[in-house]
Amino acid sequence: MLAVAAFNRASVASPGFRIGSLPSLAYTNFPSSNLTKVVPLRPSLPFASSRCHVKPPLTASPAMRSQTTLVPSGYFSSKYFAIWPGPVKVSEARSSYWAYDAHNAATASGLTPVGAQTTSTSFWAALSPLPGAADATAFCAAVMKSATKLAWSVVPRRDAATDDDAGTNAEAPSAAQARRSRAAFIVIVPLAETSNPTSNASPWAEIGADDADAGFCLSESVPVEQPAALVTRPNNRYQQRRATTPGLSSSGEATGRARRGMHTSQALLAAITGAAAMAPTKIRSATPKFAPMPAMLTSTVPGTWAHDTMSRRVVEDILDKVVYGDNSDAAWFSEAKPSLDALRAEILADAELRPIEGAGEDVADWNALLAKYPGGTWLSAPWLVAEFYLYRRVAEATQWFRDGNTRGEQNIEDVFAKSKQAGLASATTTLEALAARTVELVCDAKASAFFLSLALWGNRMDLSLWPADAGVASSSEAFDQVLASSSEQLLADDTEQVTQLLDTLRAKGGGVIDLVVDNAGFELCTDLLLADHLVGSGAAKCVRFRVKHHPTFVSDALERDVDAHIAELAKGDGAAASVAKRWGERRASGEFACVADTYWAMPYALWDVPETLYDHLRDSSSLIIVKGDANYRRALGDRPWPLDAPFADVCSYAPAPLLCLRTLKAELGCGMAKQGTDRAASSDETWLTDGRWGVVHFSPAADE
Ligand SMILES: O=P(O)(O)OC[C@@]1(O)O[C@H](CO)[C@@H](O)[C@@H]1O
Repeated sequence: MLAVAAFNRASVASPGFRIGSLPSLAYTNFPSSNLTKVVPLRPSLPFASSRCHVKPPLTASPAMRSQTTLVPSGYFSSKYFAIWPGPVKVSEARSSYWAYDAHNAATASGLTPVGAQTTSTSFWAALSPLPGAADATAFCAAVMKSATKLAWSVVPRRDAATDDDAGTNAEAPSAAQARRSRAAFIVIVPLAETSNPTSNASPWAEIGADDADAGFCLSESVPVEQPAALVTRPNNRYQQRRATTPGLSSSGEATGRARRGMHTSQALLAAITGAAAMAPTKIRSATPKFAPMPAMLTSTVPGTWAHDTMSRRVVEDILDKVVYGDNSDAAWFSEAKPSLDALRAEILADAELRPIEGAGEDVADWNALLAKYPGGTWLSAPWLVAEFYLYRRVAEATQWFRDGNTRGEQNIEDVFAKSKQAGLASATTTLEALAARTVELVCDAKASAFFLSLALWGNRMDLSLWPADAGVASSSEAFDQVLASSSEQLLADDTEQVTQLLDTLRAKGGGVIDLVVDNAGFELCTDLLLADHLVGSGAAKCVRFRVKHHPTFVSDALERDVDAHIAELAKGDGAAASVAKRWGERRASGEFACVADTYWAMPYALWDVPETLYDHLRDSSSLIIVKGDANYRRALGDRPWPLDAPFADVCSYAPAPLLCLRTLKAELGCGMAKQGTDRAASSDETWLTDGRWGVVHFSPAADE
């Protein structure tokens, strides 16, 4: 029997259901986003096997197929369906016995349970850890209501072993059958188009007959220590690969805290909360004004920068030279090496991009993204996807997200740490000279163009192009030359629009500026100088550094890098130290904040933004400054627009005024006059990728 005593009972209002008291699980505060699968690991089923029963929303008949239930993937492509309820008194369920329909309580009708309608839009069901039918039903309804904001009815799942396969209207299960199919957990599975339809030759997502997860439910006799498993599973069994999750070994055995006998309620709460956190985020998409929209770049064309990057550079310059080269003598490396070797082999074989496995709050989002490119390989998948994916796989292989690490707050090693430290060390001379020269300008509103230029050209010192030992940023003369030549190397310059906006913000007492940072090292210091100026000159009350949540693109900055750079530079007594000490004060006061949304380390176009992040930026940001080439590629959706397509027409979608500071390091762009691009091309055959040319691009907010 479930350890019901472990549930602290709390009352829950749930329309239309006789209310007992319910466990005080956190199900009432589920995010509106979909949940992911929560399944028991070792279901001690009272019957040989079970099947999931899903009623396709457009099927009038409750007819179900018990062997393998096929549903039109089009109905569910981005939806979740959950499977069957907990124990429910048959007499209470007046709707179709096989329908797990989302119901809109606003339009109740006589034929369905109170608070339920059959206008299903998505299929979810909560499986109750409570043995009492009425309580279980109310629990299920409350969980699903909190997750979907819809009132739900749940109905018993037939024991498939006795289910006829005639596809006819199955009669309602007997009370005994309903009683037998006790359930205890939620199973919600994303579905999508399958590239490999079943023998029925229909492009439906198959819910596998032998799918070890779908359709299972727990018997009542669930041992207390049996934790739920959080398993994110690819959309259908053809890509199926069990992913492991915190507290569970790769074979799915409970490990660590889970094994040490967490109460079921805690396990369930942890599992459900984790599931909610792991559910794919709801993305708000816009479409650039400029048309037509080109297809995304891939890495399939030999001789292109993308092809060279994904077929050679990522192995030679990133994995071999930095990931292996900098870390092979680390104590932890031997454990990670097999996974890194497998990753390296996949790249060289141009294998399909497999789903992300293991821990991480971004796993569901990643696998939802990858599912959009079924069969995509390292070269054939969109370049932006494959390149960001590389670094997410390195994070997986090195278990970046172990021990509860989410963004570097735990003492988990950064495989690029040595590279970043060397980058900063090689830049100290330049930084000392810069700090000495800028100390008088920090509070000068007329100096904004200088600090923007500094941040722009700081991007040239990109460790993936110029390793720290290249000495490029180490001599201040080199950077002087960069700044001096900046006007000729600028192929688009919207600085005037930006300084006007900054003056407007000053007149209003300062706004909140988001700085989507790029590389640690020299570039991050120029970003800190820019942020120092924005606050010091009154344009911003706060600068929010949008940092990465895991090591990526070799030198992209994490929150820990921001703080480590400030601490390192604040040592000593030179000009750089005094500037860095002020940065430290700004961090402490909140004038400098760091935020690590998973979004920035994922290959979304900038017009595909999580609803919550979009609303947050729209409602609170005065200016979004986007640094670097990879983020610029994101702003363009990594598509080769016409080089002279107006930037404000391509980037017409932003939630707030958008400023991109980019040195060109990839073969795409826009908003550049032909005269300038012709000049660049005639004088520099690698002008699109060598970082020597730049743009300052500005577009107003979408609703302006
Ligand atoms: O975003 P950053 O750091 O400015 O540059 C990132 C990036 O330019 O590095 C690679 C070149 O090495 C490109 O594939 C990618 O766009």
